[in-house]
Amino acid sequence: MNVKVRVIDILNSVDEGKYSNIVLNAYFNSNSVEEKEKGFMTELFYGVIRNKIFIEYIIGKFTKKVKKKWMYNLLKISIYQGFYMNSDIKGVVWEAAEVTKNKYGIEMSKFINAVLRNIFRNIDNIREELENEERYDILYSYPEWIYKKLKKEYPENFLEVMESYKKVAKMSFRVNRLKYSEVEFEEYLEKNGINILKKVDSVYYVDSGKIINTDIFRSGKVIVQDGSSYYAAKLLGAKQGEKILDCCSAPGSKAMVMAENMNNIGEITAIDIYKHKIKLIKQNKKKCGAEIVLPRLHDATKIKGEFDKILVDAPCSSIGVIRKKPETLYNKEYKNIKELAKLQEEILENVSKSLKVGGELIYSTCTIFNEENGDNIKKFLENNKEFKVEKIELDDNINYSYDEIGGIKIGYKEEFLDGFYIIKLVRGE
Ligand SMILES: C[S@@+](CC[C@H](N)C(=O)[O-])C[C@H]1O[C@@H](n2cnc3c(N)ncnc32)[C@H](O)[C@@H]1O
Repeated sequence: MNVKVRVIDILNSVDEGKYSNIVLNAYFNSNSVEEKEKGFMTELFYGVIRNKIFIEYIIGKFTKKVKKKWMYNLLKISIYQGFYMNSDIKGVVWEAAEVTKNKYGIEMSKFINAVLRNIFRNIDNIREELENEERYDILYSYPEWIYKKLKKEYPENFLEVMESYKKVAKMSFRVNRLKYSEVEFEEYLEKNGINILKKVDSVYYVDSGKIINTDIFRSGKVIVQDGSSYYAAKLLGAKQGEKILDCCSAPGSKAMVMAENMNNIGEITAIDIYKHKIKLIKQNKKKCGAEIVLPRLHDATKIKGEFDKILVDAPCSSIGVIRKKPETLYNKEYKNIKELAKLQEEILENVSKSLKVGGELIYSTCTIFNEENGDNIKKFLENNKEFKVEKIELDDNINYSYDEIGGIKIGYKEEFLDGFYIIKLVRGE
């Protein structure tokens, strides 16, 4: 089957609300696609999603008539190929017309041909016009409200922030030390000609995703995990024999790191509010061999108990991970941020009461908005004077900074790790 036609099918699933990474992996797992075609499909697929607002704006300038989703997505893919990948324009238009002819006949094929030729004749001028009007929201494909928010929070460098999070995500794997070692993994990489692009602790950024189809992946020796997510869990400093609460746990990536840190001795209560997500923690636990993880259905705004340490990896707007899940940018409104900030505050207020005196708590999110990060913590510290911030540090090869209260911000300058916020609080008397 033609590669473009394959991409159209999977783009439709993302339009219907499915996650891009899940859709793409499922497609590759259930269809036979050659390795080099996989690379091309991945680029087209993510490229179209990443540049959705600009591409749709361009199409809207030249036709209002595309009712068929299939044709609309074909136009998008063709624009991405011709404009962003610098493919031969004539070839792109010809191929689009051919696949349309096969599916809908000659009239539709002529229509696609005419629209695309018109677009490619004018696209550079439209881009220039948008630049003159400073419509960076359209140029970089960000919803207008997010663009305005970034401009306010990063007045000096909002364009760099926007550009950085539209870059292609780097693939990373964590060595699960409960089953495997870094030495063994490095030997494996060398043997298979896979290069390490960056390494932070036991997380490796590599130049091939092939690992996903191997036994070391299937058997839980290595796990897909980002360095930021790894550090949020590691910095809690969970130790052998301790009683830990992971209060927003699913799918359990951080609970698995803590089980490793504790050598599988102790207890990690891993709660989530959604039943179907508890299943994901259970699957992860089995795969990783993390026996001390106890998946439980609970609401973090209500749970009671007594714990040595608590991880609050709060539900958030996830703006820091849009390199990996670019579609998450488009389905949010400002009111969602306000609702999330309120939920984060409620969760933190409630679970902090279950922390032992002298106990430590990590609050983390994968977003870069102050409202969900430092602003929340400031409010919490004002209301809970017994809590203090404790300084934490990351490896030297990670680009990060501190906010004014001592929280770690892994921001847009870090090109490998996801955007993240991590702060440690200690409970005094
Ligand atoms: C950022 S994700 C957690 C990711 C997870 N810690 C990991 O590393 O794999 C936030 C999680 O919080 C859960 N959540 C949202 N509201 C909650 C609540 N009131 N109580 C418990 N969990 C909640 C969501 O279902 C989601 O799985």
